[in-house]
Amino acid sequence: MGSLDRENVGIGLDLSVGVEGVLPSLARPANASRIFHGIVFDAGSTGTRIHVYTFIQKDPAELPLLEKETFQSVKPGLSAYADTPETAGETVRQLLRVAKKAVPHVEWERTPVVLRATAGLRLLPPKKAQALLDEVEVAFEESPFFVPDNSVHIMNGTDEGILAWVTVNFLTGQLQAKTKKTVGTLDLGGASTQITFLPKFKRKVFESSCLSRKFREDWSFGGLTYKISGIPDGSTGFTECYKEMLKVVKGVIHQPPELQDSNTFYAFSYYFDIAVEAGLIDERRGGMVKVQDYSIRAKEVCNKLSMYLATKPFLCMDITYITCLLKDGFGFKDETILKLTQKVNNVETSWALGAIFDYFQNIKIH
Ligand SMILES: Nc1ncnc2c1ncn2[C@@H]1O[C@H](COP(=O)(O)OP(=O)(O)O)[C@@H](O)[C@H]1O
Ligand SMILES: [Ca+2]
Repeated sequence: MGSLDRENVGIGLDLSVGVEGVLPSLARPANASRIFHGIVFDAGSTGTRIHVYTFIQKDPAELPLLEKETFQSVKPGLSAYADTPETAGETVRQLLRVAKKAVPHVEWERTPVVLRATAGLRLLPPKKAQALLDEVEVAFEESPFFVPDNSVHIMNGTDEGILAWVTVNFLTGQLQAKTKKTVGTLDLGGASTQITFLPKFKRKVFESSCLSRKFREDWSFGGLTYKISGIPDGSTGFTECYKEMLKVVKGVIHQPPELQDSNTFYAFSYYFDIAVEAGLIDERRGGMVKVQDYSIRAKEVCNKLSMYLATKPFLCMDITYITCLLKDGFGFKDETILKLTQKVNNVETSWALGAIFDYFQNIKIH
């Protein structure tokens, strides 16, 4: 949580950048600033997060300023409650307390609350996912906040990518700037690459050359248990692992290709977490890395798998997957620089802010 530097965020909208009417001009007396709020739940595969946004709209012709974000997260994600959906309702009720504190009482009934779920719920059997969403909706209806139509649903990956782009370009001032330069964004979800792999590998046993030959683990997801292991008599190492990742990455479409022309890429979520785990950046400060930094580290880790068996058994797979996705998925060069950050101007880099923009745009309050 923190206040924003208003100079940096949200002055002077240039509507020509393709987000025309992204936020409403709310009815109000002339010359009076208008404060309004929006609540977004990010139901991710590893956790549930609440973002409470406070906006100030000074001029109806311009984008509002983001005054403040209040953020809190809990683990695990809602998909962990596939067989006890009431617990999902409890999680949401607990986080709604944060919203009650952040939003003044008089504003509650006109403050929208929405929840968007991502990979964790997408991968559950539809009935189980729906039962979880129903419990969330009950919790929302009991709350004092405004529950719009279609308030709770599962988003697709393309929406995640686009909304994350809106967020970062708003926070970095690109949407407000007169120049048409925007920054690219890379968001990678998934509790681990296992989630990415799951739909691809129909076998229940999943063996990989990215794991140490001695590695064995049961991994449960959505009520099923998968046996994951190294290949006892197979070859390991970076080259073998990369070949395997290539099969998964082929055909993965994450972002419109024109974004590859951007000069700067902001990368967050799993790109950030894995860079921390691999020792490429500091967790508190984030940092800049080149695509080749991931690949150099991947080689080091994968070619010494036994060293990481006890502490970071999935690091080789995760970092090789990221390397492969950046190089062969997006076609980035070794020298492309990624800015790894969890926050921009003190606001979480997540699709959530983009989602509330999308909501305000769709209701078209004038
Ligand atoms: N708001 C956030 N702040 C910090 N880390 C996040 C945030 N959202 C996601 N992550 C990280 O991003 C990765 C993807 O997780 P998650 O969002 O739960 O999965 P998915 O998007 O696939 O449903 C995880 O490593 C998680 O720690
Ligand atoms: Ca996510």
